[in-house]
Amino acid sequence: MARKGALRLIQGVREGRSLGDQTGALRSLPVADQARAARLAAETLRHQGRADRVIEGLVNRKPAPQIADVLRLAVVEMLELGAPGHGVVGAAVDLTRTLGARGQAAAGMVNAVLRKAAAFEGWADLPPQPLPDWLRSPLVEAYGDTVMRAIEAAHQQGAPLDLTLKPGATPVPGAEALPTGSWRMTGPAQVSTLPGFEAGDWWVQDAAAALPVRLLDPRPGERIADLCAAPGGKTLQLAAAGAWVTAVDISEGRLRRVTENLTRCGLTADLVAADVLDWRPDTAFDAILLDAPCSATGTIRRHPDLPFIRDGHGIAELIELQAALLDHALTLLRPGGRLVFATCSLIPDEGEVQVAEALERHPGVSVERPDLPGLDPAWITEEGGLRLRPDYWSDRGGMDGFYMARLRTPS
Ligand SMILES: C[S@@+](CC[C@H](N)C(=O)[O-])C[C@H]1O[C@@H](n2cnc3c(N)ncnc32)[C@H](O)[C@@H]1O
Repeated sequence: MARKGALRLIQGVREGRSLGDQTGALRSLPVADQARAARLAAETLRHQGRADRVIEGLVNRKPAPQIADVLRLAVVEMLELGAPGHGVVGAAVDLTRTLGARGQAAAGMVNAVLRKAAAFEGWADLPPQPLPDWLRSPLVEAYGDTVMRAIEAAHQQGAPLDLTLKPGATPVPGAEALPTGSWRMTGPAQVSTLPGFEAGDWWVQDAAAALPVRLLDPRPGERIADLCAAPGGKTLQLAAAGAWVTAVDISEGRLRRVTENLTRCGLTADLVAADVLDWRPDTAFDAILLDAPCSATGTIRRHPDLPFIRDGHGIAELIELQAALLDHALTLLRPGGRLVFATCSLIPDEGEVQVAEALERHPGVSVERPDLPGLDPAWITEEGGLRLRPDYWSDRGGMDGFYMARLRTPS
């Protein structure tokens, strides 16, 4: 059942829907099978390039798209997830037979190919899934070939579970302290059953995603606006630091998640559903966090479906929106106020370039270089921002790709 569910999810991705948007597609399955299907689908997409290499060497001609996905699922289950070959091959043949006349005709081929694939040697040595050209080209231009391959290798590793603790909260057993202040689970973990979840002692947040608020350095009693706030990981950090937080997001649905997160953690913030570009509050803020909408290309370790459902369209519009949001946000600050601009993108046009151009548009605004525990000086960029990449901390399990910079307005 889980395999059929995984195939349905992959089918949805082929049609342009993200895995996250398809949670309803599995509602008829038992909860354990839903989780298994989601994991199988994600792992199949993550390792698709390697699975195709194995399959290509074993077929005479290219299988039909749906049959190819059944083969990929089974290859990844056997060679990556270590499932025993006999069970996987039988289940894949049964699944193929459910796929109409084409499936009936392909069942023999699926059986023969997967029996050979089960004995494949050298899986670990196959190159990781390459990013699609629309993303690979700008990243090779920005970072070079060697870094590009390291980023692809990091995407293949997936992402560990990172937690941000409320100040004074007891660390979760099985979590190790990271140099920048986050905590990382060292083994498999189910979030809702970990100690401290019900009490709201911590929340899930990648170590890189926790840094924009640390860079903003919120103080108790400051008035801080969290612009583009949902689902609210950074709102929680700001509120936990004792700031008076106003969290703004255009999506009422996503703001409900901010409310749920605040409630679980016993924290408060004013929530505003509005387009930031039209939002003009009465009083100026001491500090602003602008976590702008972006290509999210820094999060592929967690969202291996992203390269399959995007084609690069819309990035130019996002870059324009980021610049407009940044210009507007600067008008909401008191003189001498500070603003952190952040995006979870690997594309410099959504990071370094965005800040360099903002400095040209706003004479008098300056960048304050990051000075936080645990940072490698090599991560600090020419204009004084912080560039984080998935291949950093490779011996610890990596981090999301992010860019952030702290700007200061003239007093
Ligand atoms: C990168 S996510 C923010 C993540 C969030 N800061 C966190 O840490 O959980 C970007 C958010 O921007 C919101 N957004 C996009 N355009 C917006 C606009 N013009 N005004 C306000 N919010 C916007 C989206 O709804 C989305 O929730």
